[in-house]
Amino acid sequence: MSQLKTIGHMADDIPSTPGKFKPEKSSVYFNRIRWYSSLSKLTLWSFLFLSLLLFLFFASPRLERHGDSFQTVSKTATAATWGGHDWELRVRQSARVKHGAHGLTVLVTGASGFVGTHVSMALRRRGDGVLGLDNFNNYYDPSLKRSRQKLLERAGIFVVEGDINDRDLLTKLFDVVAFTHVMHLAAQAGVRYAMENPKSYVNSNIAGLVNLLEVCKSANPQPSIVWASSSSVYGLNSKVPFSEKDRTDQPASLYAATKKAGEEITHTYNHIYGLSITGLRFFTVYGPWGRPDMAYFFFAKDMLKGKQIKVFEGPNHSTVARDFTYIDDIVKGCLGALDTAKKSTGTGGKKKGPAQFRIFNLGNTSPVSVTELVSILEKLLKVKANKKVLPLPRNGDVPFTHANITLAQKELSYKPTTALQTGLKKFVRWYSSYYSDSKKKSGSVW
Ligand SMILES: O=C(O)[C@H]1O[C@H](OP(=O)(O)OP(=O)(O)OC[C@H]2O[C@@H](n3ccc(=O)[nH]c3=O)[C@H](O)[C@@H]2O)[C@H](O)[C@@H](O)[C@@H]1O
Repeated sequence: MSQLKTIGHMADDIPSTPGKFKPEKSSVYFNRIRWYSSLSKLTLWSFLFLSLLLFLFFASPRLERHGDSFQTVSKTATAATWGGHDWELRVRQSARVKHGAHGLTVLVTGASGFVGTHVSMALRRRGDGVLGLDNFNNYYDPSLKRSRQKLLERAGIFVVEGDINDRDLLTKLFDVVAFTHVMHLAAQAGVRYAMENPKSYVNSNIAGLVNLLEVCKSANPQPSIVWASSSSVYGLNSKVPFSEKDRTDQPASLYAATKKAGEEITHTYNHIYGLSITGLRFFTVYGPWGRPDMAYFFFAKDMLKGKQIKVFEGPNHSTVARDFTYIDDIVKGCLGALDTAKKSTGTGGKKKGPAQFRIFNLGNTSPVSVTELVSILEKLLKVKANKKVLPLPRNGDVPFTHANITLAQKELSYKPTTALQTGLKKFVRWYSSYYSDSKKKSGSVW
């Protein structure tokens, strides 16, 4: 306070025309000493204040600009670096159509994810141009995502490291490449984790989706979009098998609610901007290179370690069942959706006519109980499971799923052919190979 007063005095004493002011020598001398001492104190305080500001800036979670929104960047997410001549060259090369009749140029979001990797590889195998995008977050072991990325790179697919919420990045990608299609698979997956980290679902499955649609609607030409919805949207629906016409207004988890919201949001963008959009409701997809957060995966891991596994059962000891769908069947469904997607009708963010809007179930049409899943794994892994049977927790799980796939069969020529036993055999073979020497053998099971 005293300093502030001194400064205030000083300011009052300084005449507006300094040249005319002639104070006595001694008073000028003492005033100057006082002034210098106050000035050094002021400098010291300013320095301390600035240091505090700098400390707070570097110690606080970083905020990065993402288009016109700010988003906290997770400590574990790698800072995305993109742009520059070499980067653009890699983007162009990866997205260039190589050969084949299809000639699609596809941006695959979530490319280093389970389904993303398989779809990207399948597209590349038939000669389509593929560019991947992935933020490599740590929802599950990022080293598995990095191994998948290596596979993709070996196949000539560049995976851009970045987030679907980064509007500048998405805009840049569409400036560099005229994508004909977007295969949108980036999402916060997992039914039960939604209770632990609800924001992550809103950030990826709603905010990220809207950001992507915003960029797609303004792109010229607009791409056709195929994206991953989920069987979980059927929620408490008890009419089996689940048909696309059944009600989906009773989600049992926040995850399901964000996927349902995605279906409504995509409808809006189709309606207003003429974007061609196809939503695919995946039914519990499993297989090699799968997600470690899914039951078949961590059951195998825990069974091999002799650890106890929790097997859920429904009311009155009823079985809990899933329409487990093998990854190769899902990939065929995804490619079928891309190949039959009509062009978007808008330009420059304006609709020119009605555009295609579709939703399909992609399931296996033969549900299997979790108990049976465990028995198959026991045979394949040659170990006895240490099971603990527990009532289905109230954390978003539904007791059963069962897909009616008539529509996908008709429109996408979708025809699943892999029984759970066969698919799990392939999963177990991959699992043993990958984890016996994950570094050396990561590419050997393709
Ligand atoms: O079909 C879908 O749309 C969803 O499929 C899976 O969700 P979920 O079917 O619940 O798959 P898991 O988490 O692998 O669970 C499979 C079954 O095992 C049961 N389970 C799970 C965990 C556990 O410890 N014990 C157990 O018995 C579950 O109740 C469920 O019936 C995926 O995790 C979701 O991302 C996806 O959207």
